[in-house]
Amino acid sequence: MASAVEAAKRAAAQVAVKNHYPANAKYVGIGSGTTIVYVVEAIKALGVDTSLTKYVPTGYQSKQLIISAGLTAVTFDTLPEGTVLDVAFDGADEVDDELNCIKGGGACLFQEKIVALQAKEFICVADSRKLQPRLLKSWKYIPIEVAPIAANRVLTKLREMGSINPTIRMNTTPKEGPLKTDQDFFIIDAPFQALLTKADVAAGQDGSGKNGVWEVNALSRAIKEIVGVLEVGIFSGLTGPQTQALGGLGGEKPVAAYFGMPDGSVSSRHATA
Ligand SMILES: O=C(CO)[C@H](O)[C@H](O)COP(=O)(O)O
Repeated sequence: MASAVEAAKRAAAQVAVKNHYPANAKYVGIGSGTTIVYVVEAIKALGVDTSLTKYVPTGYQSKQLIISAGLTAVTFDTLPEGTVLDVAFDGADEVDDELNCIKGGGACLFQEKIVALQAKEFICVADSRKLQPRLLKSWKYIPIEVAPIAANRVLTKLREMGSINPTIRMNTTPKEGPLKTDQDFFIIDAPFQALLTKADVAAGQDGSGKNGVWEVNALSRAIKEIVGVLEVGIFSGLTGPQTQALGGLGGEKPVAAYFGMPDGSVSSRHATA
């Protein structure tokens, strides 16, 4: 029998897919991790014709998941320039009150971010453990993908910004050494104090990084500016529709997040327009 957490992930995936899987989808982004398995299961269970749909993976695991479900995987680098994904589904490590997310627990954050940014809508699917008022309330660190040659330099910069003991993520298998991403880069896991939301700053709290206390978007920008960083596992800023209203394409922040709860219900958070 599936554990309560697995049942919660499955319930969230079913509601997210029911509410957001588009009719006649041409391109659908498929994220990484354990929860996304239930999204693919829910897509198959819809019973719609998937033969004309191309599924865009966010890494090796995701590609294998798509293929083993009998769906067509098309990698991001083979998409014609300007291709717009109808929707992208993905999990998250933590989601705050404003729908900002931490991602990268599975080391796929770079591809997850470019897929989200290429989609009209990014939909997050998770279980109740990920639902928090602020980022880094429960989850302990921000995953950051870095060029191996610059890893020590990035560690120093992160300490200067107030990260408490950032570390290079190591393999958990018998293979020794740092974990390598699908880009052959390293992941640095950088703990910080719980992050402030835009509402916290509007209410007068200082999220400038002084004393190591940061507002979500400010910290994301500051980490991205460190030379050697490929991408940051903070997904914040604008949603797809907000970006489109400004003439752009997609956004890294989800428009909606679905959480399977311990009592079997599904709770959701939705972005304001
Ligand atoms: O960001 C991710 C991988 O890089 C995953 O979406 C995140 O870690 C959540 O994974 P899971 O669904 O297994 O809890």
